[in-house]
Amino acid sequence: MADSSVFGWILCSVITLVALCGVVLRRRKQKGISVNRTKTVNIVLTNNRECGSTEGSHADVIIVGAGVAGSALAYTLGKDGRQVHVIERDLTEPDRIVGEFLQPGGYLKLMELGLEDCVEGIDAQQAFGYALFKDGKHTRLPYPLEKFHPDVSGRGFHNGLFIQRMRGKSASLPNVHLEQGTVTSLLEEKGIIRGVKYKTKDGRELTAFAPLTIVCDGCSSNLRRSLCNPKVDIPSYFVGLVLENCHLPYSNYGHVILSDPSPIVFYKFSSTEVRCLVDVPGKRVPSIASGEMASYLKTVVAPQVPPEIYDSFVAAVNKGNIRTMPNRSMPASPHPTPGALLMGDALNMRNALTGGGMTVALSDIVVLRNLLRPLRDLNDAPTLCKYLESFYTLRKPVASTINTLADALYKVFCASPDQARKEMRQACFDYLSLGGVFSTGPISLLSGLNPRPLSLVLHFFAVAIYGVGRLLLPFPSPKRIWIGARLISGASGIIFPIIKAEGVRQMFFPAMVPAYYRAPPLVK
Ligand SMILES: Cc1cc2nc3c(=O)[nH]c(=O)nc-3n(C[C@H](O)[C@H](O)[C@H](O)COP(=O)(O)OP(=O)(O)OC[C@H]3O[C@@H](n4cnc5c(N)ncnc54)[C@H](O)[C@@H]3O)c2cc1C
Repeated sequence: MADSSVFGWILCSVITLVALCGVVLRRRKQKGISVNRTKTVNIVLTNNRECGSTEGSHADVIIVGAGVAGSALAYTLGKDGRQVHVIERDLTEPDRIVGEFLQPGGYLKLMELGLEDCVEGIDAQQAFGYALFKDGKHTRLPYPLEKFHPDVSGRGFHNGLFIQRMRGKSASLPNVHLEQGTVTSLLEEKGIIRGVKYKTKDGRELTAFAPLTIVCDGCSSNLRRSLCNPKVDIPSYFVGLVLENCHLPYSNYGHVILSDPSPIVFYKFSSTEVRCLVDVPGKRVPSIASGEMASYLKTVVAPQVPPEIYDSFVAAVNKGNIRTMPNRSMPASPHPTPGALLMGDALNMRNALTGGGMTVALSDIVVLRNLLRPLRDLNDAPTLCKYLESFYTLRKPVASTINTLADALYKVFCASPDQARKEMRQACFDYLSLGGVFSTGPISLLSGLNPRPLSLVLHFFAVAIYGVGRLLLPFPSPKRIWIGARLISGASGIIFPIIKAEGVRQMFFPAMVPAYYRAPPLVK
């Protein structure tokens, strides 16, 4: 009896002690203080205010850059319970001419991430497809949206407003710390990235540590050099104008003009403004300061825009708010590195003509989120790195379809003195004008609603064969046969190098890549 009462007392004491410890630990966690995770790092930061000011801060994930990819990723990982430390060079509202048109496939990804409200309250304009113009003719290519939620459509908006909404949403999570600072280098130890060195707004040099650093520092990334083999191609520049109170021939449609020497794009990006992006091929653009650019826009470009837009176009040129941005392409070629990962434009870029960059970035975030979800502990960097190699394969079918289409379509849409290229361009316009599967197929690819690599290749060669067929009918002459042969070889010459750079196996047969099997079956 005495023995059992002693045992009872001991049991009661242990339970009380465990309960007390639980209460204390929970309170400490609520205050933002947690147990040390490594010997070298003293404070695990969970609270926004404490996180920024501490040398050697430690989180689960560091995100470099809070643009489209970084801010969406911060919210996603934060919502999954990770301690996220985001370091962004400039937290004021970005003002730039990129990322202003989100394809419906990108909107679907926003919905998957719970970020769709970030296009609300920013005067975003819905878009239901494209209108294509060539030599005075035009055709309408609606998005096949019937099977989707009624909110799904393209969206035009001011990039800065969209990004601020995503930054705000991610920073509202208690475990996401968004800090202004410029990351100057990655901290590497024995081949493993342990964190970053960064400079705060007030000039202090700090370090931050995490088992995983995700670099999302955009198209001009300084940090990607050690993480990939960047081969950046700049085929042209986009010249941006804002047209005010302009009525597009098809309201709520993006407009693409197949002009000479290269395409012009228009889309509504607020209730009163239309964005115009004029592609200027080559390595340099006419000087804005000297007036050379205004003169180019008025004499070469203006006569090619639809008459309904002409006056607003010229007025926008006269107003003088002309901006330029290089149009970069870069296939993903990462060196899987323990402790680090690349995302967004830092990893991969494609021609901006089709407005696919944000859709690729958001799609990649969904892939990564699903991969990371089952993992609680990110500390074993080499194992994590091997596991995350599958990310670069799993993202491929969607990303490379959108990338390949963007780069190939740009080449097809550019004017050329070569007869075979001329035929291909015309065949493409006429093929898309056929309607039915001939327009819904390609537009499903472009919009990210159904981005399948095989479908892309089939439609691309269907356009080429359609072009050759028209050349050979009703009577094939030797000259026409010759042009047809060059058209096919030209089409192959456009698409195959792009596919090769994207990676044939990863794009078409991801299951043949060993890394594919490192992902849990549910993610594939
Ligand atoms: C002319 C043009 C038009 C485009 N139009 C479209 C379009 O209509 N639709 C579309 O989907 N895509 C478009 N794109 C592509 C799209 O803009 C990008 O794919 C997208 O912005 C990529 O997001 P990101 O987060 O990788 O880069 P960004 O959005 O550029 O974000 C990078 C962030 O990193 C920060 N940063 C950089 N260096 C550091 C550092 N050292 N330390 C801390 N922070 C740092 C930057 O301040 C920035 O906030 C266009 C591109 C161009 C060039």
